[in-house]
Amino acid sequence: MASLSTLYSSSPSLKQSTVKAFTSPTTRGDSFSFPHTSKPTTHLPLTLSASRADISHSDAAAAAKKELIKDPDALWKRYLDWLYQQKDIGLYLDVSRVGFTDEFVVEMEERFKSAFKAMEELEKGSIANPDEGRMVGHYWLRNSGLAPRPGLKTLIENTLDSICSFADDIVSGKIKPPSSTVGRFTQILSVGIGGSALGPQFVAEALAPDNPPLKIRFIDNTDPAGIDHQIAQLGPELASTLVIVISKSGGTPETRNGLLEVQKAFRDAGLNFAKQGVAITQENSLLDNTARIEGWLARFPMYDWVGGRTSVMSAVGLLPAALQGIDIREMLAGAGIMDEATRTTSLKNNPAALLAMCWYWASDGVGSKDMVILPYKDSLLLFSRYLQQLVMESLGKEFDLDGNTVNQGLTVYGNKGSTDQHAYIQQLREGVHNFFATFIEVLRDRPPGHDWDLEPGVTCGDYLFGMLQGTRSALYANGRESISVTIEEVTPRSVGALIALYERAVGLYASLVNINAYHQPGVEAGKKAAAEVLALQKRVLSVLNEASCKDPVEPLTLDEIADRCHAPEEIEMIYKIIAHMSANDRVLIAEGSCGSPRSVKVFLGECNVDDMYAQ
Ligand SMILES: O=P(O)(O)OC[C@H]1O[C@](O)(CO)[C@@H](O)[C@@H]1O
Repeated sequence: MASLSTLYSSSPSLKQSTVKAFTSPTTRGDSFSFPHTSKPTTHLPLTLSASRADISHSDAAAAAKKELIKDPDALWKRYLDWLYQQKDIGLYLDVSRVGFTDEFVVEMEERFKSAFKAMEELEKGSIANPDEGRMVGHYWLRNSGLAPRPGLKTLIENTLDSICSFADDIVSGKIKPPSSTVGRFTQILSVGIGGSALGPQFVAEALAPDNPPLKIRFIDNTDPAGIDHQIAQLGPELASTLVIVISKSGGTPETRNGLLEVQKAFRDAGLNFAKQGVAITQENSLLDNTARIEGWLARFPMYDWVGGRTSVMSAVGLLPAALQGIDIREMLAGAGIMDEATRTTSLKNNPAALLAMCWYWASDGVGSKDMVILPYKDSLLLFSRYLQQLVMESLGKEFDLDGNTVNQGLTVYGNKGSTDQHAYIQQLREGVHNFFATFIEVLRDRPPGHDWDLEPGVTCGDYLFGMLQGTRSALYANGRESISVTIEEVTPRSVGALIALYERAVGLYASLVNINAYHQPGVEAGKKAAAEVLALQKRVLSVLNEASCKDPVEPLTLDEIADRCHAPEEIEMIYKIIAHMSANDRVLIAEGSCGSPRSVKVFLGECNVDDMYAQ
């Protein structure tokens, strides 16, 4: 595609033989290398976090906090005093049911000065993610004029144009699947995980029309049964499925596995994957190289300066959305309006700052209370799941920017109202008081012309409204704080604005508690440990293979396997590996059963003379 090749015109041409392909079959040595690495952080002595130590919840403030205002007149006045409105979006923010005091606001206003300054610097292209030495530019995606270099501005604009024209060509049938009898693409299979899935999933659930031009499904895990399910559901429509593989790094194992599984399904069905595959990734990543070498239908760029969890307004979220007939320019416009609204340094007039202030107040600036997100609208169901990554991966940090141990974070969970009324609201109202709620209210119940009274003067939507207001009041009456975000309708514009609102709130809150919101060093430990487990599995297989090639076959006990793997301290893990392989018919148990580890003797069903498992 001309526009795409222009985007990649600066790519140095790589010799095919030197390029490691994302889809290469696993080979010794590098097969389970997990690509993310993080720079070591300086561990300074444990000190009390600055965030907790010097923002004060003075005794008076804390006492006032316990005494939420109950007088209806005073509450109405507080409501009016603090109500924020963004008229161009049709978005309202009500923080009146959070009990912050005037004294606290004054203190926070002071602290926000540096948070606003840091945000301004970030938008100008400072290295806002110091550990990874990266700029943080998701705000430029909706206002390319802010990008610190002209080249970036052009890149953003060209990518957007190429997304729109590619989507038009797919939807109109100008670009056709090679083997489908239907003559046009009908389905999207999106393969990606974390930020490379959650945004597209949220947007699809919120905004896709009932009969989109292409329907979307997701593979967002390395669960083989889950993958089989998605592929089985596509059935013969695999021939008219556009597969979009999304990975910023281009080397995330779960995504690579999903791709390999999908490619196998294409081979089994006699289809040419490359003609139906699209990659969204950073230039020259393993995925990018694979897509280029194999001649996939299209490639779209991800940028170094956009984090996975803030990537929904890049090709990651925009391409799938456009293919479903969602107006992506409206989404960007909504986000842009909210970005502008959240640039003001007047705390009271900045909805993101108000949110951050409330989070700080409610959770004592140390995450002492959880954030429960309650959208009263089915289509916003996935907002809490989306926010879980945005908030928790950004704020859940061990060290602050000065190297102090702070173990920061804010726990996010939620589902939807009024469904949750019949699940966990009981505990929220009466049980352990470890949360604050955020109600997401949508004024428009359903499109005009469809409403009817199911009782005199009362519609189905009135019930939903009543449940929201009732729950808000009931929680408050029992001393539980809540924030309410109201939008008039669920539209691309309002969804874009909601996303932008929370992105900014997270960034500001991170400044308040002095942490880096834009890296995720904590996820490396789990990835590294997973890689070690898989490396151990190969050693176990190699040891078993050698014993199974003997004549007669030599079944081994767990102790013998651990010994021969030179990993006696890993015997429990070896047992788990054997149990897992046995459950999947990959080893034979000569004696005992997996339920009684001590009695187990194991060998392989097949002997491989070349020992393909040996490192
Ligand atoms: O887009 P990628 O590089 O495949 O990463 C997926 C996700 O993995 C993470 O890096 C965490 O493991 C997230 O930050 C990211 O959204």
